Amino acid sequence: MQVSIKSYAKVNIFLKIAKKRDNYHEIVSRFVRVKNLYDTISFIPNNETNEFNLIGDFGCKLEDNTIYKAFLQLRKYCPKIDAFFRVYSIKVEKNIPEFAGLGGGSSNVAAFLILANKHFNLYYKKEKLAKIGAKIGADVPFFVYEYDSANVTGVGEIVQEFKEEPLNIELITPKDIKCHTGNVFNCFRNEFYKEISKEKSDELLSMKSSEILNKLSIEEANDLYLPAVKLYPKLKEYAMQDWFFSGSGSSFFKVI
Ligand SMILES: C[C@](O)(CO)[C@H](O)COP(=O)(O)OP(=O)(O)OC[C@H]1O[C@@H](n2ccc(N)nc2=O)[C@H](O)[C@@H]1O
Ligand SMILES: Nc1ncnc2c1ncn2[C@@H]1O[C@H](COP(=O)(O)OP(=O)(O)OP(=O)(O)O)[C@@H](O)[C@H]1O
Repeated sequence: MQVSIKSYAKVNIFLKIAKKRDNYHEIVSRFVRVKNLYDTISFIPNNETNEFNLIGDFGCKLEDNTIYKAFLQLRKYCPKIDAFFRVYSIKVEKNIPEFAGLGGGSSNVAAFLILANKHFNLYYKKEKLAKIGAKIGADVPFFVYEYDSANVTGVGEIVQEFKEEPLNIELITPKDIKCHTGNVFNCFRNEFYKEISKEKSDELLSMKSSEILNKLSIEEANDLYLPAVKLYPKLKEYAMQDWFFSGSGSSFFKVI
């Protein structure tokens, strides 16, 4: 029985805004999994608390933890998991930095749902897991599908595999800068708002990631870069030639 799963980070090769949807923004993006950066989530048969027990190095309270939120959602469909997680703990070896644009919280949700789906023989389809998880984090559907590379649109709920050669990603995450996704989107909306055209978006979605990065500058590739720099000017110190920006920051990456 599988009791452990890798929960990978992602980068956004490009990230453009298509339109507003209430308080959210519809994105047009290429997501790529980072093969060499992952958390490990395990179910371990050791829980002295007799309640849900999450062991790991997190910067938030249990109630705010995305794995706990995923447990609460899944329990609605499958009440028996409640008894299981009074006897088992969830242990997370946390390597993906938080507030880094690498999707750590969403990735953990997807990994938990995939592992629970196998462990409890639920046989839920990916579509169902993606729907359950999307309530918790916008990037969960991408991680649920386990594609190495995908085009992601809507508010993250539309995921289409993009077949291309595997990419090796090098990352730099400034330790001293924590980018708040909501604040970066707000700044984009108030001061930098623009929408990508249908033609441009179709063009980018059909191009290989390496071609996109050869063609675009860091500002052109990611609409959230300039608002993030406006809010967190220290980011500029990390911006180097040929490096790109992931999500709402703070991580920079390049393909090696
Ligand atoms: C931009 C990306 O980093 C791309 O990978 C993600 O889609 C962000 O995903 P996330 O961190 O899971 O975002 P959430 O926690 O769902 O949203 C945080 C806040 O960011 C804003 N937000 C987020 C995603 C989105 N497409 N539009 C938004 O405007 C909303 O104000 C929201 O309240
Ligand atoms: N399982 C989790 N792993 C990481 N962060 C979590 C988790 N659960 C809740 N959080 C909280 O969520 C916030 C940021 O999470 P996360 O690291 O996913 O965001 P991010 O780096 O902004 O990613 P992205 O913008 O790509 O979605 C922090 O407040 C963090 O403490």
